[in-house]
Amino acid sequence: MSGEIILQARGLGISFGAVDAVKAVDFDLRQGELRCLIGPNGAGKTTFFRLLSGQYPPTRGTITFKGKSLNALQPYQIARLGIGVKTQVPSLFEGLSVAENIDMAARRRAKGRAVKVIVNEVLEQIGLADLRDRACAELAHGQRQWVELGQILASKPAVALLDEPAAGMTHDESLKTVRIIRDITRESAVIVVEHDMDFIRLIGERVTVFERGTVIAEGSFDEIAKDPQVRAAYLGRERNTNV
Ligand SMILES: Nc1ncnc2c1ncn2[C@@H]1O[C@H](COP(=O)(O)OP(=O)(O)OP(=O)(O)O)[C@@H](O)[C@H]1O
Repeated sequence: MSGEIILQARGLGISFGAVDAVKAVDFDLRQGELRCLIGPNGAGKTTFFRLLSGQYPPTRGTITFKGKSLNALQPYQIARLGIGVKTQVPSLFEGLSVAENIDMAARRRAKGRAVKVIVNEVLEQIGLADLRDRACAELAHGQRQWVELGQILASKPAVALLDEPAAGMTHDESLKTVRIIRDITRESAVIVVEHDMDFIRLIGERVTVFERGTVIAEGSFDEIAKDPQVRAAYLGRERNTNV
């Protein structure tokens, strides 16, 4: 695989009382990479995501970004270093327009006229140019997700962490979301946490599979879909999931 390692975890884990939610995970993300993290309910995906973004301090192990330790940093410090996060919790300013929300993100890396250029470009990329003056509170669910992805496009973090970016979307909306994520990948290495296998199939990139707080498999979608351990993990815990 090409590209330098930009984000790395070694022996990374966290326990909540007696629950080892993430045990001791080794993980590498390379420059330019788009990686999907999957696993059945309770596998530890969201907890791992929160360790990477600084929302939880690790109980054990290390996380480094461009060789610098993130272990003791707060989420805002990690964001400033260049790790952008889209969580499942909405983070838009509801009373502000679509363009204003993108504008605020663009100002993290540009000033003056350049901000306007970025905002216009991102509105085209997320397909919401016609709704630029609409308050975010008035948008449909999928459109709101795209504005949040637009904020990532506008701020161009070195790494973008996306937690279930297509949750609650129709198939067509998910397709559009995949296109937007591909645009993000032009500038940022990306991690997508997801438990919807159909969405992972649409993305079609390298996949890391979590189960009970550990990584049980890593590879292309086809490789992991054939892996007996992965199939057992899904079939044993989510009978309706088609792997
Ligand atoms: N704050 C917490 N306190 C105690 N236990 C927790 C906490 N957060 C997560 N856990 C436990 O850690 C394990 C992993 O949970 P996590 O939410 O990371 O899984 P997940 O793979 O993201 O699942 P899902 O797909 O359902 O979101 C579960 O057993 C969960 O109950």
